[in-house]
This record gives sequence, structure tokens and C-alpha cells, in this order.
Amino acid sequence: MTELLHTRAELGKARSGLTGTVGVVMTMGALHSGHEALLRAAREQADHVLVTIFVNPLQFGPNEDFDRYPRTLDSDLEICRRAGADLVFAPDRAEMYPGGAPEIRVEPGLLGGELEGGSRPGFFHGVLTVVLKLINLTRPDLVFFGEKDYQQLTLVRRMVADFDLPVQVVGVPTVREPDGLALSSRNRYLSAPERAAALSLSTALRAGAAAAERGLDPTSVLAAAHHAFDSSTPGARLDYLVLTDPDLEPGPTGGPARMLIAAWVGTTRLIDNTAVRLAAHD
Ligand SMILES: Nc1ncnc2c1ncn2[C@@H]1O[C@H](COP(=O)(O)OP(=O)(O)OP(=O)(O)O)[C@@H](O)[C@H]1O
Ligand SMILES: CC(C)(CO)[C@@H](O)C(=O)[O-]
Ligand code: BAL
Repeated sequence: MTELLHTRAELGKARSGLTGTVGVVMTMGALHSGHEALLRAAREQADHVLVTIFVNPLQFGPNEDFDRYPRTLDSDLEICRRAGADLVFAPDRAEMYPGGAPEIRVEPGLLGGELEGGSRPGFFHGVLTVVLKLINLTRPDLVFFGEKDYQQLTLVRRMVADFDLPVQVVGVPTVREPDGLALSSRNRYLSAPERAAALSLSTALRAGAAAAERGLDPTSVLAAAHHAFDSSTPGARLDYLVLTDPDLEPGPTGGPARMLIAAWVGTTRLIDNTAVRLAAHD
């Protein structure tokens, strides 16, 4: 049975009743098969599964989509039930931030101001602050994050290490539509022509990864990805396309690397990334 909890008091009581390990999946709701993969991983690796659903105002900029972000609690609960979640914690804003927006926030460091943090100022302060609060409230043994939000996963890992949080962070591979589009709650904003243009992101990444497989150097790998983006169905506007090492440090030369992309499709901003293996180059 899946129990729905709205207050931290209800959560505290239900959490105390769980014996064995607890896996937590943090979400903003509007659940899809990507979230289901996180729930499955949690089911497999922990004795109990706890899902949080909270559209966190702290991580949205003033001109972003906080108000129109999809809120679909009934169908989310159905998905959590089917996936065998024990607890769903869905607090409202006052329950999460009883004193209003907190003055003290997690400082995400240099990386927190780049890429997603460069385009969305304050984003990772908001994300890491709510993740820290949710870790403290849910007391997980394991927390599950999707690789789709690779920079978020990387920064959560860094915060857990830097703050000695007693939790294991598990990354889950990106779930995609058959044509390659990464599942995302924001995909539901897309019109049919925008859906076609949204494929530019995964197409660019695939072209970059293929160029790396052919042994091309990092500059040529990036050029191949740019070319594929530009040649795809028009309608997407590039925000960034970068090649980093797997920890998001710049300037990889050979071996495992990561390629990350963000683009606007109409008024919707989408992100994606992939692992890339670079041939050794001097
Ligand atoms: N396609 C996916 N594959 C794997 N994990 C995913 C996928 N999409 C989201 N997740 C993960 O689910 C968790 C909750 O994410 P969130 O609720 O923001 O969903 P989202 O689809 O990323 O939404 P948005 O459209 O706002 O980016 C995060 O750890 C995120 O990385
Ligand atoms: C981790 C998270 C739930 C924090 O609000 C959010 O950033 C998300 O859904 O990825
Ligand atoms: N999917 C990460 C949360 C956000 O974009 O706001």
C-alpha cells in the first residue's frame, strides 16, 4: 500500500515505522517513464521506497515556468502505487518553507554557476537547498537521481561528499522515447512541430558520440555535434553544447567524457547529455 503524506509530522511518523533500508526518489511530479526507472531502481536496491513530489519555488527564476509547471498528483500517485512505493511525501510550500524563502542556502560553488547555473541564476542554490532539506526530512539510505539532469546529479554527489551526508547517491541512466528524445516533464509543453525540432538535442549528442567513436579529436567531435544540431529539423535554438570530463571539469583529452546540451524549442528549454569515449590525443 502507498501512503500519501502532506506534512512533515506525518512523514516523521511514517518514516519511523520503516525498518530496513529506505530509497528516496525526489521529483517535481508530472511523473513519466523516466521517473519510473528511478522508482524501479529504488525498489530493487532498498527495502522501502519513498517518493517526494514538490515543485520547488526556490529553483525557478522570476520569468520561468513555476506557475504553469504541470501538477498531476492523482496520476502521479497511481504511478507510485504501481511501482510499489511505500510513502509519497507531497508537501505544500508552507510545509517546506514555514519561514518563507530561506535566507541561508547551499552554495553550489563554481560549477553551480556554469551551464544550467549560467542560464538559470540561483537554480542550483534552490535545488541543493531543497535536496538537503528533503534528505534531512526523509533520512534515506540511498537517493536516486536521473542522469538526464547530469549537472544536478554531479552537484548532489559533491554536496553529499562535502557535507558528509550519510547517504549513497545512485545515478540512473536516461530513459528516452524510441526516436531518442529524453523523457522530461516539460516535453508536454511541446506542439507537434516543436516535438520534431526537439529531436535536435539527442541527434547532436549521437553525432558527437559517433565522431568520438571514429577517433576524432575533441574539437572535431564538438563540430560534428554542432553540424548535426544545425542540420536537424529547424526550430531549436542552442543555449550550450559542451564536452567535459565525466566530473564536468573542462578540457578532456582522451578516455571517458561527457557531452551536454541545452536548447530552447519555442518557449520550452530542454536539456540532454551523453557519455562519450574520446580517443587519446596529444
Ligand atoms: N528521462 C529521464 N530518465 C531518467 N531520469 C529522469 C528522466 N527525466 C527525469 N529524470 C529524473 O527524475 C528526477 C526528477 O526530475 P523532475 O521531476 O524534474 O523531472 P523532469 O522530467 O526532469 O522534469 P523537467 O521537465 O522539469 O526537467 C530527477 O532525478 C531527474 O533527473
Ligand atoms: C531534485 C529536484 C526534485 C529538486 O527540486 C528537482 O530539481 C528535480 O526534479 O530534478
Ligand atoms: N529537472 C530539474 C528541475 C528543473 O528543471 O527545474
